Amino acid sequence: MGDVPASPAWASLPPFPDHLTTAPLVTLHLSKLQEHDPAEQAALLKCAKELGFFYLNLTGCTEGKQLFSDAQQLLDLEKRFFAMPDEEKAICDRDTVEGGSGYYGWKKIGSAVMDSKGTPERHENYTIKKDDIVGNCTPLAAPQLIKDNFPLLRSFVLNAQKQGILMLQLLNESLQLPPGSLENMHRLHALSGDHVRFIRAPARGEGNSDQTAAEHTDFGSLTILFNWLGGLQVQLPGSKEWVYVRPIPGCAIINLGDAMVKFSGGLLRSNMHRVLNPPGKQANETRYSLVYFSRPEDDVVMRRLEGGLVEQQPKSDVVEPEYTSKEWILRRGLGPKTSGFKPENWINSRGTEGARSTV
Ligand SMILES: O=C(O)CCC(=O)C(=O)O
Ligand SMILES: [Fe+2]
Repeated sequence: MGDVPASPAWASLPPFPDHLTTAPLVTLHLSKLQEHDPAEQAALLKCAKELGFFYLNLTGCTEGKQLFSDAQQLLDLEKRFFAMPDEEKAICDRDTVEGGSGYYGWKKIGSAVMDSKGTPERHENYTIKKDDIVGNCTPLAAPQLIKDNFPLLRSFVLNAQKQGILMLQLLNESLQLPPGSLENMHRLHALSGDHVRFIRAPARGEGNSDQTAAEHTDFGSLTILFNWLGGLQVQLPGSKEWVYVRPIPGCAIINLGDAMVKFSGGLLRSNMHRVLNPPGKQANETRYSLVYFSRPEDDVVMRRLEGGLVEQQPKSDVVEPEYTSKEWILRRGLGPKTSGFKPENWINSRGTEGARSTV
């Protein structure tokens, strides 16, 4: 695919199998979005309305190449982080970090559930708060390895956050909302639930298609995802069938979260997805993902905005409870905890997907 940055990570992995049904994600180019190319901007709105998932090709501009190259370096960092003994990772256990708020830090395998039956998730992850990385808050407990790599994390966060703002600005214009509406709810130096997440799912072996992460929609605004092996699946609109999203070198996978559904009165889509053990020969490999989650600032209320195309969206007579962004994240993030698991907590932690009629 042309100018793909060199990456040893791809070269050493078995290929994604050719015979599988894959989701028809459109590829947008960051270089064209940066130029405010009208056709690319229109395509962005279309993707955001129809599937809520698209590829973002990063190869045609300096910031894109930097983001991609930082992601490859962070892959090495996350491998080193997860390879540490559990006792060392416990320094940043999510039950103790930030006074035990339970959201940031290391989540060990099995400490959250995937469904209302209480099936444990089959991955571990490490959630690193944007506000910690950019110095907006008191530093959180972290292993020295992570602290030593704050410059790399910072470079990634500043770039990912900036490209997120660009996409929000373009969507804001396309939706004809008052200028700045979306961008001003996602400022870098305001406290928010933005974070970098490392995810590791141990190999389960060929022929095993166990689910490793719950079916879900993302809670926030925009997700910038890097993965190297298959396993991510989406449910296409109007269908219950799950189809794979093929990882493409040089591209990030972008998806919209529940906040965008709320802000747009349902015009934009936050699509259901889940993760399985990778397909074909990839099943013998440990699967890593790297994610930047952009979310509304903590005190933003998750409700529809006024103006532009949002006005044309049907209004429901049902009065829905309103949450601030922070309350929404805690409700959704902590419902699936394994300790003290109750099916109703898991059900209550679900997002906008429950309200959607097309799936
Ligand atoms: O690992 C992946 O490919 C997807 C992860 C994901 O959906 C998430 O962390 O919200
Ligand atoms: Fe997700």
